[in-house]
Amino acid sequence: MITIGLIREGKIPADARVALTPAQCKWIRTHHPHITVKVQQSATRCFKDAEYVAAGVTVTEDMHDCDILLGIKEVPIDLLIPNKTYLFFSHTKKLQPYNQKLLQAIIEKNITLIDYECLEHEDGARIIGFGFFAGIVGAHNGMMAYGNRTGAFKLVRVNSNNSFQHLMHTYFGLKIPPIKIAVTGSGRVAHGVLEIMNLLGIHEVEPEDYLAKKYVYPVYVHLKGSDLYEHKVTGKYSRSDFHDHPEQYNCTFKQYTAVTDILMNGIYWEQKIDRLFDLEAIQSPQFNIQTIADITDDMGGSVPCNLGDSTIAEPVYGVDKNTFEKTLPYLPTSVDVMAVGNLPNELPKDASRYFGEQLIKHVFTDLFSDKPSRLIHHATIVKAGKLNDGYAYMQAYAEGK
Ligand SMILES: NC(=O)c1ccc[n+]([C@@H]2O[C@H](COP(=O)([O-])OP(=O)(O)OC[C@H]3O[C@@H](n4cnc5c(N)ncnc54)[C@H](O)[C@@H]3O)[C@@H](O)[C@H]2O)c1
Repeated sequence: MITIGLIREGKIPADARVALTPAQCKWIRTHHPHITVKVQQSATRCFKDAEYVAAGVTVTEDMHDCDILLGIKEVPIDLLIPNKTYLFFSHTKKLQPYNQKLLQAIIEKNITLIDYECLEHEDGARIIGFGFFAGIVGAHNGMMAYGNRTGAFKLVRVNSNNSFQHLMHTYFGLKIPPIKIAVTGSGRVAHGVLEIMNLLGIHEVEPEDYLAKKYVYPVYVHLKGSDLYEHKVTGKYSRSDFHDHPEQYNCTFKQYTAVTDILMNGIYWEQKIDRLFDLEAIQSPQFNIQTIADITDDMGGSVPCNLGDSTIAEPVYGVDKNTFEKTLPYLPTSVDVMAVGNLPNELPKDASRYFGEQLIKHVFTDLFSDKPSRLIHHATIVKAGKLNDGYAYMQAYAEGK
């Protein structure tokens, strides 16, 4: 018998998401009778304790007898139970300074850490994540911000709806003016954005037409890697070469800034990748973008005027076109930026359901198998208090250096 514990989220601000919904726990009991699920009491989780009880799940405070503990965000150090196996997003693999002490504590407490972010298919594609609902919420918030700025239409807040289903109903009868929207990226975030574009009845057009033509209805262009980057010498794009040598590529997005009203950004970005535009570009009278939904939320990253996180409560800020400083949103002299790091938390039930489904479908068999698993081994950053193979590059970080 294996016992899974769904821990209470301890990070502040409190996250409402959970790795398995009550219905999924019930499904596990029927289909995997050797697995028991326990849930730690929580006042902030999107599913009430009583819903787990109704699904036949034990709700308790004490998680010490669980074999595997599932969380979402980083677990506060004082709540880590020694000698356990944890799965959560640790945000340590890029040596993030703000989580260095967390990794040290995990090692000290002889814990095994399997990081959801490191669960990858053999080709390196990530298996589970919340990107799709980040794209949904981010695209909605981007449209809402543009509507607020221009007064052309009014969208409600996502979190005033109990579910994605309800949110969709609020789009009925909405009339969007003939604007142009650029959507970047090809992962889960971009797919969520495209879902909103289609639900709003916005037409997709090809890059050449988007750049050259005028439309009497709203349109969007979907820009993937091959549309956005070209090799500095050959002018060509190869996905694998770009992933290996991003510094050898130029970004070609600059030409889109003159015709775009809203940018919905969902690309993967790291320091070596050319930015979508330079910060100074926002000063130019040719820079037409008024609203940027930077769903990737890399501060100073592919969108250089991302000046840091905003919050779910106040998701939009302005960036002054001359001083590049943060301002109130919707000023004539600013570009609006929507940059929130926990977007899926506006639709926590849908996001949790989607996450739990992927977990059960793609990870459970390997996680509970007696045989060694490539998938789990690769995602294990710390094994019983020691850095695992493949994570030796974290040694100095783990030693506090
Ligand atoms: N704001 C939020 O709440 C939130 C939530 C989820 C994700 N995100 C962020 O959004 C971004 C996109 O997330 P996603 O869920 O779409 O990711 P994903 O893993 O689904 O897709 C990533 C895409 O980037 C490409 N890619 C992967 N490695 C690359 C590399 N080394 N070089 C170039 N391209 C590479 C892949 O081909 C893939 O198309 C990430 O930066 C992620 O952290 C933000």
